Amino acid sequence: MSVVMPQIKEAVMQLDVSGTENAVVARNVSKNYGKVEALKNMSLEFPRGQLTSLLGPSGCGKTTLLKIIGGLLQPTSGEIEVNGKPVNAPGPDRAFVFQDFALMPWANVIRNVAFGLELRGVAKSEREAIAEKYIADVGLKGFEKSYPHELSGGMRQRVGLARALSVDADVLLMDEPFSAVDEQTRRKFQEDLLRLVQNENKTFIFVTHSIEEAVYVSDQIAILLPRPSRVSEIIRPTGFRSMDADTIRRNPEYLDIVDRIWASLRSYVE
Ligand SMILES: Nc1ncnc2c1ncn2[C@@H]1O[C@H](COP(=O)(O)OP(=O)(O)OP(=O)(O)O)[C@@H](O)[C@H]1O
Repeated sequence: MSVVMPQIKEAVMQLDVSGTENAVVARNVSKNYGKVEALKNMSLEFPRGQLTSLLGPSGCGKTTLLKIIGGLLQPTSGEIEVNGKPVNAPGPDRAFVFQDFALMPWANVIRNVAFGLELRGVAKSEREAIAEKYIADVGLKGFEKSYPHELSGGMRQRVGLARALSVDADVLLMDEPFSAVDEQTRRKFQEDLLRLVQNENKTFIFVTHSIEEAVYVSDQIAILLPRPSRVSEIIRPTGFRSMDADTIRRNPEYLDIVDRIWASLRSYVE
């Protein structure tokens, strides 16, 4: 027994380690805009295949961190590693879903979704087949030939998501993706997002202002301190994704976590 037990323990530990491999690591990242210190020695790990939310007071540097991870901004010091390699420019391993959709108004849905692949020189028939799959996955089947102005805000948001998915990036960077849609659409979209997290094995990094949303959709929530921002706490909610909206709102554990995050953030907003 005394020989077997440690082996079992070791096997379990190895499994644990591979299960928490990081897709993205931010290491001692600082960012100054002139005299404004937005981030200071921020270190944070983003486990592969999981959704991490960045939550914090307005102006604490959430978007700045997202842009640095995306390679759109250079940190003043520190580094970002994606799949074990340092990055300092945009790359095909990361895709943005912007809060303002960033769609091309003159192009129909399928062209918008396939645009990233078009830029990479993927042949038309191939890129349109890929785009069609993701248009269907985000619930927009039948709207392939529509133009952005013919769609609601929520639908345009889905086009942006389908475009990010179609380039097959490992890491999806989402900056308040649901802020511009009504509550019902938001809820539906959150459910669709969770389905994608489950089915796609991609790493989602998600900026939100909504505590409730963060607790519902996240594997891990990083609570950020106000400027110059650092991580104050990591919370890992579990078990809420399978609940419907009404059950979750009355669940004592859910309410506890929401309260705990509120207590953390309240001191900065008061
Ligand atoms: N280009 C810039 N030049 C100067 N200051 C900037 C610039 N971009 C951001 N900042 C400042 O850096 C800080 C962090 O901004 P950032 O947009 O990253 O915060 P945020 O947490 O995403 O804010 P919000 O929640 O309001 O969207 C803010 O004080 C902001 O005013």
